[in-house]
Amino acid sequence: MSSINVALLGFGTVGRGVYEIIEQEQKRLTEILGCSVNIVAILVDDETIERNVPSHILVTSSAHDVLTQPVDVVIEAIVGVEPAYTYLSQAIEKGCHIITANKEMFAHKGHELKQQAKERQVSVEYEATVAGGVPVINTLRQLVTVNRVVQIEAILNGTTNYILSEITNKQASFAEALQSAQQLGYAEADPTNDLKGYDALYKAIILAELLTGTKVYGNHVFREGIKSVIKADVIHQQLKGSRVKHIATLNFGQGQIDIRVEPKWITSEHPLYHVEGVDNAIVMTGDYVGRLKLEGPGAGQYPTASVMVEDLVKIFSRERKLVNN
Ligand SMILES: NC(=O)C1=CN([C@@H]2O[C@H](COP(=O)(O)OP(=O)(O)OC[C@H]3O[C@@H](n4cnc5c(N)ncnc54)[C@H](OP(=O)(O)O)[C@@H]3O)[C@@H](O)[C@H]2O)C=CC1
Ligand SMILES: N[C@@H](CC=O)C(=O)O
Repeated sequence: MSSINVALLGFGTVGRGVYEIIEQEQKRLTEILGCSVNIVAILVDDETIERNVPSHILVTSSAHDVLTQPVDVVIEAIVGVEPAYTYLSQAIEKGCHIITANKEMFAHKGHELKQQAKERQVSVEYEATVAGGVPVINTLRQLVTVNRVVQIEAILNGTTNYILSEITNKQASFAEALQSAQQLGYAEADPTNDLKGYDALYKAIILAELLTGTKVYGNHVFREGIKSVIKADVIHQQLKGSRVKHIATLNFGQGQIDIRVEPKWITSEHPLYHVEGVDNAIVMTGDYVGRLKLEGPGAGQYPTASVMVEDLVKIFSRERKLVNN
């Protein structure tokens, strides 16, 4: 392979981040992979917007034009289940590897994409779908080679943790904190999914599917967002040593999973008490290893984009049988 050809679906916060990292790290990527990584096409919704990319890169709103380019891997960072699922399914059919950040799509259709990719013998990587820049997917994949994961407790949404932290620490209003999360690129284009707990639920489903290997349906879980949290309570409880956090809890029993996503009042002994701002954290309990905790930026342009580029390196290192270290 003389180069790795990439099609980028989406050029918003995350897509542009992927583009910039690939451009800035071209020399290192070439050293690691033994060939250059070329972005050949970018799919956008509105092709009248100037994107400031070189003219040899096709920028179009036609998915057909993107997917008929000679592409080795499709990196997807658009919004919602469709048309993203259809595009990725078409890409797999053409023999492309896929990498996605789109948790809503992956929670609904990840199981199908993984099966299709297995049949077509291509890779599906989705580290960015859960907890932004925190490498939870790859950690869990490694962990379950020996351990059985019995419980996960996690903060899985950067926007809501940021809002609750701003209210707790700066006594900001809900509206101010949300606006700031949107300006920082943490919130979804429509923040309803963040605020009502759907975003955290999608991520919990992706983790559950990874750990069980089976399809998990969103109607078999409990979900509550942070809309019911009242600023006066947050400030009052903080004085008494208690903080509210939006927590996903996954319990894995004999052949069944219990998933809850809800605001919880916790005290300083709790491992998620000190997780602040846009950070996410995942506390995993394995039967042999005991309790592990991962923490880091759960949203934002470069943390999210960087794990997508890591996914790319992983796929092509594997393909070229390079040793990971
Ligand atoms: N922001 C973050 O911190 C994180 C986001 N994610 C996920 O990554 C994905 C992208 O998020 P983000 O970059 O923030 O979103 P943005 O809204 O910033 O960007 C979305 C991009 O997708 C394009 N797009 C949307 N719909 C279509 C469509 N139907 N056809 C073609 N292009 C389309 C838009 O085009 P145009 O530019 O023309 O409008 C835009 O370039 C989402 O699924 C999100 O959940 C995951 C982890 C973290
Ligand atoms: N809107 C999401 C973005 C990352 O997944 C969040 O706030 O966590």
